[in-house]
Amino acid sequence: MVELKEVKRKKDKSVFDLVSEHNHEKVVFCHDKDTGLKAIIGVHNTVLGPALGGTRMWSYASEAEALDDVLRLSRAMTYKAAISGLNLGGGKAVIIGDAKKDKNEALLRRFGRFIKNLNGSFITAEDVGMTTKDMEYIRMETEHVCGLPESRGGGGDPSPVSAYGTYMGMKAAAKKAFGSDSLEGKRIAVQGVGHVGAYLVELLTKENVEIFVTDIYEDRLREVAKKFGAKVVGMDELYDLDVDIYAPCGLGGTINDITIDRLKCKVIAGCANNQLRDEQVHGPALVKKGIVYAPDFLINAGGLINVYSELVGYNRDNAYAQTERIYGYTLDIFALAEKEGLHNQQAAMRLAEKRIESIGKMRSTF
Ligand SMILES: NC(=O)c1ccc[n+]([C@@H]2O[C@H](COP(=O)([O-])OP(=O)(O)OC[C@H]3O[C@@H](n4cnc5c(N)ncnc54)[C@H](O)[C@@H]3O)[C@@H](O)[C@H]2O)c1
Repeated sequence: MVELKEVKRKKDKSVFDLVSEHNHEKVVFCHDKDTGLKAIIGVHNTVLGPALGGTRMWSYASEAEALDDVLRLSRAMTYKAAISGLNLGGGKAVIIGDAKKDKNEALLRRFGRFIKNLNGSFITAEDVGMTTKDMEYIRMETEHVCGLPESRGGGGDPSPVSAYGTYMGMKAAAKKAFGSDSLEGKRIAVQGVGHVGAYLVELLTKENVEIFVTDIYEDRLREVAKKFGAKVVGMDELYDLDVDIYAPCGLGGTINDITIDRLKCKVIAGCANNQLRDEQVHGPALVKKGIVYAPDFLINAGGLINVYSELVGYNRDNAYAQTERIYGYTLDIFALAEKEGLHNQQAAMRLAEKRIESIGKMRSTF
């Protein structure tokens, strides 16, 4: 893989440099020899409430890459919870390993015990490589877990709700870019057809669009493409496609120094976390290219809204109704960005930071 400038820069930093860069509160390294568990829990900010964030299992190329991922993801969760009006802070966990080979009950339960030791300052749920069944194993060791199956009193898989919010954000971005939120006739590239990506493809088929899909996993890719009549494209080929909308639904960092010049779309709206490799560089670069970017942490918040609902009394209809509002919030962010001369991600971050600051101040006084 080509090494990005950003990653190179981070290699020269110590662990504490990295942790202090975005003011993370706590980073926990979890290790267990018997089960082979190697995990990192990142608690970024707990001003608004306990840090809630999914656990991702991934075959990282290095431990440095895993640390970078958990730090970026946990910070994004702080923004996501804040902008969604939830009483939650931001956290995330990564387990280093291949979810298809290395995952088992003992490993997940051992991981659950590490979460238990955090006494509720971190609550987890599913992310890439994890399922509702895995949450059940973690639940055997700690109550600080959401996204349990409906049969266990949970809200089930949050992915359909995440996909719905992403779809709402995409429609808002289409309104801004094309003057209408109808996606009829649009050519849309969906990168990653896992849990959320596949539900998004399903929602898109209702609007008579032309869909292009790609994924690392061939079997999954063929299955989704066949089911929804989408065209399969190569992983790298996707960046050069002549499409109206690009929906990143795999991992983060796909909008970077290398890909940005290749993109021909007018809208980027997807569910992946941390799509901009460096928000300060790639946010303005998208504005310069005339691409409407729907802030990732705003439009992919449906899943968080759904799991949060588990904590306060689960109601799927309410979770969907709250997620639908992402459409209006996204348009508000576009308007704010235009008014203040900011790029869209920056405008969304400002709004989230304002809420954290004002609620933090409010809580500091009696
Ligand atoms: N599950 C949720 O409710 C939720 C909520 C908010 C955000 N997200 C984010 O959305 C993204 C997808 O989540 P998911 O739950 O669907 O995960 P998933 O593991 O079910 O699916 C991700 C898919 O993307 C593919 N992929 C990864 N990188 C790729 C690339 N470069 N090109 C093509 N395919 C690639 C993987 O092979 C996998 O099939 C992640 O970034 C996740 O953090 C998920």
